[in-house]
Amino acid sequence: MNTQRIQPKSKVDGEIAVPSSKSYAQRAIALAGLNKNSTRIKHLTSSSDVIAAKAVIEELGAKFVSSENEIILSKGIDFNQNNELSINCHESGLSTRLFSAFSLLFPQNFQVYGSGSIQQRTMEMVISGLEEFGKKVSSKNSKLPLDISGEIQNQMVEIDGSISSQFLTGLLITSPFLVQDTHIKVHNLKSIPYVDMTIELMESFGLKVAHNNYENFYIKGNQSIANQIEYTVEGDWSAASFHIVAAAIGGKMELTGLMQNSLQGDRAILDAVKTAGANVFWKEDRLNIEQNEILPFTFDATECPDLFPPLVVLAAFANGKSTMKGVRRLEHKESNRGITLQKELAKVGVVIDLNDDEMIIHGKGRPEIQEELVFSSYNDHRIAMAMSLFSIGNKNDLYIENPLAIEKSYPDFYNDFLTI
Ligand SMILES: O=C(O)C1=C[C@@H](OP(=O)(O)O)[C@@H](O)[C@H](O)C1
Ligand SMILES: C=C(OP(=O)(O)O)C(=O)O
Repeated sequence: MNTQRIQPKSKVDGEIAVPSSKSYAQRAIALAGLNKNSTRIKHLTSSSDVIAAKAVIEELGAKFVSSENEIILSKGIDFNQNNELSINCHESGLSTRLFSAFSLLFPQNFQVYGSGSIQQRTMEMVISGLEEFGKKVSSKNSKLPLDISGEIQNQMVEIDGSISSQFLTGLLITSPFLVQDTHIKVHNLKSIPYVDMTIELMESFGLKVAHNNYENFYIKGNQSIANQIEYTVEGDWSAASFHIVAAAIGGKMELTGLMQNSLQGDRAILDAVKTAGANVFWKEDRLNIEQNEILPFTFDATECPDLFPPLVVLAAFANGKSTMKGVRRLEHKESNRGITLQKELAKVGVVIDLNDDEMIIHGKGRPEIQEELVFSSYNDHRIAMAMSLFSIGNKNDLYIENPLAIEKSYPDFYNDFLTI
């Protein structure tokens, strides 16, 4: 069995430079692909989702040189090719849903496929959204691969945003490059901070979007990116959340590379750990977290669903019942994270009740790790990273099965975690 051993840590104490945001990086790579001028993106983390986005724009004809943490595009996507197009988005939900919207920019057949867990995740919002534009989409059970064809016939569309915001991100990024203006009506949008991130980045590339209350989005067509762009990707609050929780349950930590006023919704991790008792303070741009009494807490993660895995571990270390809202947002991630967390926490004797959109975690103070305990990652990076935190304050080694899942967002996670 392919496993990673995590040795027990009596406490954590250290400094970590957090990796850069894969969400911003993928958006920037997509926008760079649409820039006729050159674009330089700095401070990239070579996670597999970022590598996937780079490969997609290359498949679409962009030319670039790239090193581990930087990409310089001399030429964007080639719109003058007539051949059928096929893009491999690997395991990235964001790249899959975002680049599916690029099919609107091409009249020819456009295939979208991927690998791993993304093949099991629904593309319903992409299929019905593209059909609203008049495209034809063929698929099996609303899953990848998608075969997209036909011309755009409609510029006023209605889409569903309740399962994911990612296709809306794709439409927002694509629409300025269509010939006509686009009006997108979105029903029940969730993960709104991710849409703010999209709009922020579009604006920094010189593109305009208007919306009223995240319900109607208006995008003028025939826009272009007028300049050479140089963009530095900020630190990833989602990746940082694991270290923030590590400090809250077992010591102290200083994190660098995070923007204090970031639009990333996962910055809300600070509110959650403060409610759970941790001390949080900034020394200039360095975030400090210190353990205190660990209190049960209530937190609504509807708009920041990726915080569930680390926060469930924090709740497990608190003595008493914590309540988290937003469980419905977890069904369509790399694993069905509500169920996954329930199964894995049962291994340390922590009971999780799942009641519709609400999760109750019956914290145990300090859950004990039995000898030779193996956590399944379900090939889900956030589950692998979250389960590693059970090593803190414990006596026995623990093991993570399919540990390399972490490469999806944070390839250096185990190395970094070892140093604290
Ligand atoms: O736009 C993005 O970068 C993301 C949006 C969120 O997905 P949903 O919009 O599907 O909730 C989040 O869970 C994912 O990790 C990254
Ligand atoms: C859900 C995630 O990403 P994506 O949807 O882009 O695959 C994630 O990173 O937790």
